[in-house]
Amino acid sequence: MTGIGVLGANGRMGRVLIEAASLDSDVTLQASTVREGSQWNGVDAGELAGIGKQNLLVSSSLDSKAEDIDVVIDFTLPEMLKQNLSWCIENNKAIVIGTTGLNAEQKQTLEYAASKIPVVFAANYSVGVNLMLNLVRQAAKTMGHSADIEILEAHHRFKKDAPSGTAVAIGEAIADELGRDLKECAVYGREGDTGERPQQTIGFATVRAGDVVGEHTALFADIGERLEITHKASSRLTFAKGAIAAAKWLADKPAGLYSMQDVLSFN
Ligand SMILES: NC(=O)C1=CN([C@@H]2O[C@H](COP(=O)(O)OP(=O)(O)OC[C@H]3O[C@@H](n4cnc5c(N)ncnc54)[C@H](OP(=O)(O)O)[C@@H]3O)[C@@H](O)[C@H]2O)C=CC1
Ligand SMILES: O=C(O)C1=N[C@H](C(=O)O)C[C@H](O)C1
Repeated sequence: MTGIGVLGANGRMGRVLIEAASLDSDVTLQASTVREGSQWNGVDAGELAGIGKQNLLVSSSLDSKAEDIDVVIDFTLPEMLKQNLSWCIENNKAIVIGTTGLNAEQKQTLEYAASKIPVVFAANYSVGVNLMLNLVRQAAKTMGHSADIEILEAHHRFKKDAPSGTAVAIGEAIADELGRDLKECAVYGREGDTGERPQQTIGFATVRAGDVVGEHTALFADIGERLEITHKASSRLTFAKGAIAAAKWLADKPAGLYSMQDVLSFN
């Protein structure tokens, strides 16, 4: 049995993580947190998640349940990452991270933490997107040297980072396969007299609208044909179930930085 601590219980992902934990008999939700001073402090986690009483009160810290927690799950905000990793290092706990939009310094902090504790980081915990990361590599190998490559993503109006972590991960996989550096070849927006499209670039287009859960397309367009590889998430539960699977997988691993591709044995 894997003891789980969920950070950010009140978030869109926090709530479905509580639900996903309740659906999996191999894990026990031992703690879930909200900000200090939050109106949800002291509320039953199941009631917060809309799944009925779980007999576990939400709190502002994992401290009192540290002994029972094996793996912490963090889908919160980039600025919370350092503090969350420090807690895991101090308490020798593994961590599954889904937070996207990390800057270079936050990525370094993540890598340092992974030298001390087991860490899974993935921009997307769905099986489909992780399969897509392999499919786009195959497409890039076959078509990518002559085709124009564009990555399109759409998400709900509340999303704070752009392009999505998944879109960046797709871009990185394609660039890696083609021997390009994404930092050099990415184009994140076009306006005005842009001139003709430079062939080596990888373009990104972002839509933010309504309640779209998450959609990603990698487009390989040549003269006369176009390949589109698309993933559409219709429920956040798919990400949450993936994160729970990652937590169970991580529980007995040594310190290191792992991906969802490792969890799914795609590597
Ligand atoms: N890897 C993946 O598969 C996926 C990743 N994500 C990523 O997960 C992250 C969260 O997304 P989402 O759930 O939609 O965002 P939300 O804004 O709904 O949730 C973020 C939560 O973090 C909470 N939080 C912030 N600071 C603290 C703190 N000090 N202590 C405890 N909780 C805190 C917020 O609390 P409060 O409500 O009080 O502000 C909020 O509830 C994003 O980066 C998103 O891109 C999302 C889906 C899938
Ligand atoms: O914020 C979201 O909602 C999502 N974020 C992740 C990302 O940035 O790729 C994953 C998923 O698409 C949902």
